Amino acid sequence: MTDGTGEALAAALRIVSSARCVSSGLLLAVSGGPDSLALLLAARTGRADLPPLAVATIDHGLRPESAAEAEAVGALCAALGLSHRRLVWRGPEGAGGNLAALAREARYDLLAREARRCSADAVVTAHHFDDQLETHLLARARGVALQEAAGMRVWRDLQPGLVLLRPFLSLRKSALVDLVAGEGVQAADDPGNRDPRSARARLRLALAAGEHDEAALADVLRAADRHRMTRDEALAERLRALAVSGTLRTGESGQIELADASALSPTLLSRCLTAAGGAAVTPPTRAVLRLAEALAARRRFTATLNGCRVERQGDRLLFLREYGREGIAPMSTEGPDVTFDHRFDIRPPAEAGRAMRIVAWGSLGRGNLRDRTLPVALDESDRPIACHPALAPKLPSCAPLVLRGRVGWRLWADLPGSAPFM
Ligand SMILES: Nc1ncnc2c1ncn2[C@@H]1O[C@H](COP(=O)(O)OP(=O)(O)OP(=O)(O)O)[C@@H](O)[C@H]1O
Repeated sequence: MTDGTGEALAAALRIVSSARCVSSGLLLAVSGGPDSLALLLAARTGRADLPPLAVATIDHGLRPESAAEAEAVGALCAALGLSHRRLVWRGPEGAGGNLAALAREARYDLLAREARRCSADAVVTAHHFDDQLETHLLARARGVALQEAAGMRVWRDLQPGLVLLRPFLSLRKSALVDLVAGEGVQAADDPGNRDPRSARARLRLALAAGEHDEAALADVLRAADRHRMTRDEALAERLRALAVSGTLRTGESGQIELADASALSPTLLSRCLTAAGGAAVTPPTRAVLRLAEALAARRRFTATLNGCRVERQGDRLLFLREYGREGIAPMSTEGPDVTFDHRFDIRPPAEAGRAMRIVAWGSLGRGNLRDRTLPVALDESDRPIACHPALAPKLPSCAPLVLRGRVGWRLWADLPGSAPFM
């Protein structure tokens, strides 16, 4: 590859491999547009040095051409000798909500589910430097301080045991478009990318018209990234000092237990909430400040924020994934599996019938520190009928749930030099 795409992919992989995150396989997210086709072509060229590859296209069914575009990706993959799956989204339940945001969330859920199915430990997207500029400018427009607007990271945790890898963040879109055209491959065109009703598309048009000094923005982004790295390391250091018995996480569930609740700054509180809950973004500052005040004032206190449950028990502070979520119906026309809590794919037991509900063990008011977020299937009378195998000693009359997915979230402070969210 002469334009750096192959090298960018290999360099990003070196970073995550050194953090011991990726080894078993890569799932390439390919929409059929020029950026992700460039990703596909770069991976094809470098495949001898890469973990096993698989490709997925999410067909949101929101444009009449979407099925044909996904089929075209499939045909290209077949010609390249790569396995490909088109995953059809069923669409949102009922009306209402922001359709683009729902589609995006479903896309990542479906990609994560496909990664679990084919034992990949990274989903790879083709986000590039032009996307990064847009993300930075959008953050600034929302009032985020200059040095805080460092944009997307090359990788972050997507699910327990699964990272999202963005190897092309330093490459220009034009290089990706040229690569695909140079190979004679026809890319799909989504007119939505130019729809001036979207703030991102408006920014894209302004950037294309030369309304921003891109070289100056690139300098700002580099400085913001350096600032973020330094701050991450300092925060990780302080967090380690607060850990109960020297270890940050308790049990497999990635829960964080800290020894001195009164010593936690709002920034650290925000990081712990995000790391334990597994959210992609940190919670709003105002909500974190309110929570910090409440935690400082009361020695026994429980609250939830940003998908995380935080409990103060005397001097100790415990963060664990919020467990009030129920299993959701299959999101795709592929297979009957129910996805629970965005991370477990559960095959409903044959005898369960339609009335089965899947809930977290902790939401039944039971469970100890380690297992409160694990799934239990209930019958129509809310009696447990099947459970995560780790709960079998507590629920001996239950069948084991047939499931795929992992329990624990990684904690950025365990991985020197990285902060796998945002
Ligand atoms: N429907 C989809 N199926 C699979 N992957 C997708 C899909 N939509 C987006 N992606 C992945 O997410 C990345 C970023 O998505 P975004 O919507 O910003 O770009 P895009 O305009 O779809 O890019 P592309 O030129 O690859 O189509 C894409 O480069 C691709 O890797």
